[in-house]
This record gives sequence, C-alpha cells and structure tokens, in this order.
Amino acid sequence: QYGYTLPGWKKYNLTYRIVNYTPDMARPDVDEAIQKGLEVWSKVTPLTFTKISKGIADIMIAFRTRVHGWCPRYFDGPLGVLGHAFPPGLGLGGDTHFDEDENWTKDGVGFSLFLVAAHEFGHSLGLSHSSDQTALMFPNYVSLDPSKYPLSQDDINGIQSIYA
Ligand SMILES: O=C1CC=C(NS(=O)(=O)c2ccc(-c3ccccc3)cc2)CC1=O
Ligand SMILES: [Ca+2]
Ligand SMILES: [Zn+2]
Repeated sequence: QYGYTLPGWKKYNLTYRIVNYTPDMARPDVDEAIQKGLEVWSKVTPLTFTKISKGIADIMIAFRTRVHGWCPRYFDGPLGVLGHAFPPGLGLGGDTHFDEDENWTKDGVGFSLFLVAAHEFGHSLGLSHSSDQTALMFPNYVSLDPSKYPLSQDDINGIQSIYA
C-alpha cells in the first residue's frame, strides 16, 4: 500500500544508458545487474527498456560519490545511502545514481547491485516507498536472495496502478 504514486512515464518504451562503470565489478556483471533490475519491472508491466551507449537516455545510470555534477542530491560515503533515483520526467527524471563509495557486488560481500538497482528503478518508474517489509520498495535494504523473485504483491499492485 503506497502513500502516493507519482505520475508515471507517458510512454512505455524507455531507453537507458550506463554512463560509467563501478570498478568493483566486471562490466558484463554490471550490465547484467542493471538489465535484470529493469526486467523485474518490465515483467509485470507493458514497459520495455532499450540500452543505448551514447546520447541522452530516459534513464541515465551513473556511479557517483559525494556532491556530483548538477545533481541536487549528494552521497554520504561508505554505507548509509546506497543510491538515489528521480521520478519520471525530463532531464534528471528517471536518472539513477549509485554511491561509488559502496562495495558493489554480484553475489559476494557488499551490496547487491541488482537488488539496489531494482529498488531504485522502482523510483525511476514513479513508485514511492512501501511500508510492506517484504516489498522491494521497502525503505531499508534487506539482502534478499537475488535469485528469488524480489517483487512482492505490494510492488506489483503499485507499479500496475501506474502502468495498466
Ligand atoms: O530514495 C531513497 C532514499 C534512501 C535510500 N536508501 S538506500 O539507498 O540505502 C536503499 C535502501 C533500501 C534499498 C532496498 C530495499 C529493498 C530491497 C532492496 C534494496 C536500496 C537502497 C534509497 C532510496 O531510494
Ligand atoms: Ca553511501
Ligand atoms: Zn545523484
């Protein structure tokens, strides 16, 4: 059950671009974690995600630290906030930043890029936080088993209330 949902994207075919890569993981593993993080949502909506390698995508993905570029939000060093994402819209809308001061991992020690990405992309698509502690949109990081389907019914209800 969501406090409120922001207006979603007015189009279903979205593009994304990984602007830079974390040195913590092999590139193909970053590509896979991001692609799977988006797939979690495209599986339950009519949304599609196309990866582009230059130009401006709807969802620009980058690894940043502390104060970064023209982003109005900043990161806090290791731990604490792991990432942030902007709700649908032009410019920063949909963009997702990960805190490079974290240790990003595919399946080892550190934070699962796939899980955090799936959570952040929920915001990029218009979801706010859920009070359902089994939900992917729950505000606190729970190291779910990534192989398990991370979406709870609450997440599905939320995203389907935006994208019929
Ligand atoms: O808008 C905000 C503000 C603070 C956030 N805190 S976080 O980056 O430490 C974070 C918290 C929970 C998750 C998460 C929750 C459930 C499953 C997987 C990840 C991911 C990132 C995450 C976020 O999206
Ligand atoms: Ca941090
Ligand atoms: Zn940022």
